[in-house]
Amino acid sequence: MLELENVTVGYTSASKTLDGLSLSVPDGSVVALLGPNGAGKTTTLRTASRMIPLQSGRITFEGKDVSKLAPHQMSKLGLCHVPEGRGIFPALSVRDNIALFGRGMPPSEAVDKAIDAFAFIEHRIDLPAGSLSGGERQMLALVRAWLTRPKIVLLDEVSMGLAPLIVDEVYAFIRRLAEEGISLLMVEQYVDRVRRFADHIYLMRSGEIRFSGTPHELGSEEDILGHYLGAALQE
Ligand SMILES: Nc1ncnc2c1ncn2[C@@H]1O[C@H](COP(=O)(O)OP(=O)(O)OP(=O)(O)O)[C@@H](O)[C@H]1O
Repeated sequence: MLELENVTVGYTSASKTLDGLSLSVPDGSVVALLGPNGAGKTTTLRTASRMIPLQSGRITFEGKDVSKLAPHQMSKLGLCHVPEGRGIFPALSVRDNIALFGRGMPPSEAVDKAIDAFAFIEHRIDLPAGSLSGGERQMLALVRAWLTRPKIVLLDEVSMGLAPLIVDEVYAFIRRLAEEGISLLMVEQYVDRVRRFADHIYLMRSGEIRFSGTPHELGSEEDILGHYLGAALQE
C-alpha cells in the first residue's frame, strides 16, 4: 500500500501546489487521478516518487515511512514512475534503453521479454529510441517499467497524443500489469477509459482532492463536469 497522508508541497517555500492531500493505493489496485490542467496531478506523482520534498505530511509505502527517501531508494523498494513524456533516453538505442532497466537480468533476456510483450521492438532494436513514434515510445517506457519487476507503477498521461488504436494497445499492456498484481496510480485525461478500468478514482482541483470513490460513485461525465470541475472550467 502506498499512502500519502495530509501532504503539502510547493515549488517555492511560499506556494502550496498540493495542500493537505491524502490518497492511498492499496496493493494490487488500480487508482486513477483525474482533474483539470494545473490541478496538481503530475505534482502528486512526483511527490509520491520522492522527486519533490514535502513541506508537511507523510508518505508510507508498505507500512514504512518513506517521506525522506530519494527517488532511487523508492525505485529499489519497487516503485516505478513513468513520467509524462515517457522518460526514455532518446539518444540511446532501444536495446540499451531496455538493458538499463533489466535489474540484473542479462540484457538479452530483458530484450527477449520486451519483444515478447511488443513485437515491433524486434524491428527497432538498434535504432535510437528517439526515432520511435509516440506510441512506440510509450510502449517502450511501459515495458521498461515492467522489466523492473515493480510493486507499483505511477503512470502520467500514458494516452496523451496517441491515436485511439494505439491507446487500446497501450491499455491492453497496462491491464496485463494490473493482472499480474502490480498496483497502478494513473493520471489520465480520458474519463471514460479510466472509469472502465480503475478500482478507485480521485478527482483533484487546485491541489486538493474533491472526490474520492468508485467509478460508479463518480457518476456520469456530465456530473463530473457540473459538480466537481464546473467552477474550474469557468475560471
Ligand atoms: N517545475 C515547476 N515549477 C513551478 N511550478 C510548477 C512546476 N510544475 C508545475 N508547476 C505548477 O504547479 C501547478 C500544478 O501543476 P501539475 O503539472 O502538477 O498539474 P497537472 O494537474 O498535472 O496539470 P497538467 O494536466 O496541465 O499536467 C500548476 O500551477 C503548475 O503551473
